[in-house]
Amino acid sequence: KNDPAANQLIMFKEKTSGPIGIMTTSAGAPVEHKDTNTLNSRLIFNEYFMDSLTHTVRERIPERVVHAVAGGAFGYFEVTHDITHICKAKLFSRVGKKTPVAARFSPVVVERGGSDTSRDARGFAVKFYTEEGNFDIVGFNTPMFLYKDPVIFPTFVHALKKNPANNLFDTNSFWDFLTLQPETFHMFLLVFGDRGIPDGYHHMPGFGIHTFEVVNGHGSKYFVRFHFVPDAGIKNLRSEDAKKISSEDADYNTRTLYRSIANGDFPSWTVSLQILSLDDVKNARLDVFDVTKVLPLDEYPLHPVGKMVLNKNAVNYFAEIEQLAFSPGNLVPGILGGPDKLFEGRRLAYREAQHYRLGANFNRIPVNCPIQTKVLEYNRDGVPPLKDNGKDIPNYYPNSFNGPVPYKDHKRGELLQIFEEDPNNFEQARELYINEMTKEERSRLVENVLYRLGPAAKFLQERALKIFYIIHPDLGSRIEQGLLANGTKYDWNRY
Ligand code: HEM
Repeated sequence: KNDPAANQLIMFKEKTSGPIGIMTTSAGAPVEHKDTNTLNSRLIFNEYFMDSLTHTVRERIPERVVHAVAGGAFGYFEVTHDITHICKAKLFSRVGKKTPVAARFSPVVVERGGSDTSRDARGFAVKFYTEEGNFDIVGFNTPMFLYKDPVIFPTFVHALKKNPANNLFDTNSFWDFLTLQPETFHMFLLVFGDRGIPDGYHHMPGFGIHTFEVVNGHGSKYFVRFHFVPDAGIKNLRSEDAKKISSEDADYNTRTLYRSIANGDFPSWTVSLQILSLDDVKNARLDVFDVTKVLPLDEYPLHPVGKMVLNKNAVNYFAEIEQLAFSPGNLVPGILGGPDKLFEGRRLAYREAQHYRLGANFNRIPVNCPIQTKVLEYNRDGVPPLKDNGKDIPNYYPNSFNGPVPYKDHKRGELLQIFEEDPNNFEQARELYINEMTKEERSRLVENVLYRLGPAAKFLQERALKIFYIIHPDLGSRIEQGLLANGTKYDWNRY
């Protein structure tokens, strides 16, 4: 009875005393009672009918091509440790400083309406509304990504989403993709292990994945990876429990996030950095910019920098969560982004996606506006929303009429240019299997892999087995034994 997620409407009624006003059309005209019934009357003369019907059929916008399902909320980031010697972004300028944030958590593959307890990685996207504009970390709940080359993205989306012939998830395209890009196995071991189904977003960690280049006030470069560790601890669902939950409630993770915030139980994360100097980068024994790899914590320990707290639900989901537009290109002075090719590719992809999904003025949608700074851009017009559309300020640059001018920063720093090797990360996949997973987790990993690999074509099973054997002979042989023992037992099943 006291569940705010289930009782939102009842709570609305309780905080109001009777109807909140006279109903109107979208043009503001009061709706007369007779117009709420169209029988025996002319439809075209009924503005209520015309207005609501023609609007309803336009309510859907394109869903995100990936990460379509999500929960999200608002809150703040507070600096707890000084890092001004590393990074001059004003966001970090003093201990105790608070910056408003928006966060959105999302399985990658399922489509809108799908279950948020599917076995999958999760997006972990945070928008910091800083006084120097918005800074976005568009990360995952895994510390690594699947592949290094952004050219793979379209293939990845097609192979993992539904088969266009029958609109069904397809085991064969899934394993074909993975085995043709074997660098994906490192991340997939994590997703097929216990990390694949978080038990509530407040129990889910987040990682910026890319190694971001940052500069301090003197223009010296440093390199950082962002980590968000949930203060409530990491907790995950077992496959069987997730299956049960999802058959009853496809929105379990979204619901528990909403409910805990509405109940005043605010999820929080400790935000830390792995920090590398330019020398560390030069002397590293691995490519520290390789997104398919983790930076070992014993070599590059975590330095705490702050806390993120989510303490406010959206009042309207579509307006505030669906319309959020995150982008790796949203950077602020002092944070230059990742020098790797994947980061470069992403700077294009998100902007493109949001132009398509939300229109040319997506940054003028309130939830995307940099609320702590004044926007003085030369963009004008286009589809609404326009806000004040730059009022009467000159609309071209340079101009001789006091239009806005760029600032100068001689210490801004330039992104490193790096050479990227072909991916090769079986070593880290092996370390993950042997050193980081418990005996029980290894067994669950094998079981989860078998569920997915069992129904795949024989030649794909063989290709996958070869890779599992390279990662570790124990892993290979357990999966091989499982396949032999179970024959066709495993049906296609997203767990
Ligand atoms: C480190 C690798 C990556 C991470 C951590 C990542 C993470 C995410 C997250 C968290 C979202 C959902 C954002 C939201 O909540 O609105 C997202 C969406 C998206 N991602 Fe990625 N992604 C990665 C790689 C890529 C690559 C390589 C591309 C393409 C070149 C790409 C293209 C997209 C697109 C087009 C969207 C939808 C954006 C929108 O409609 O607003 N991503 N990604």
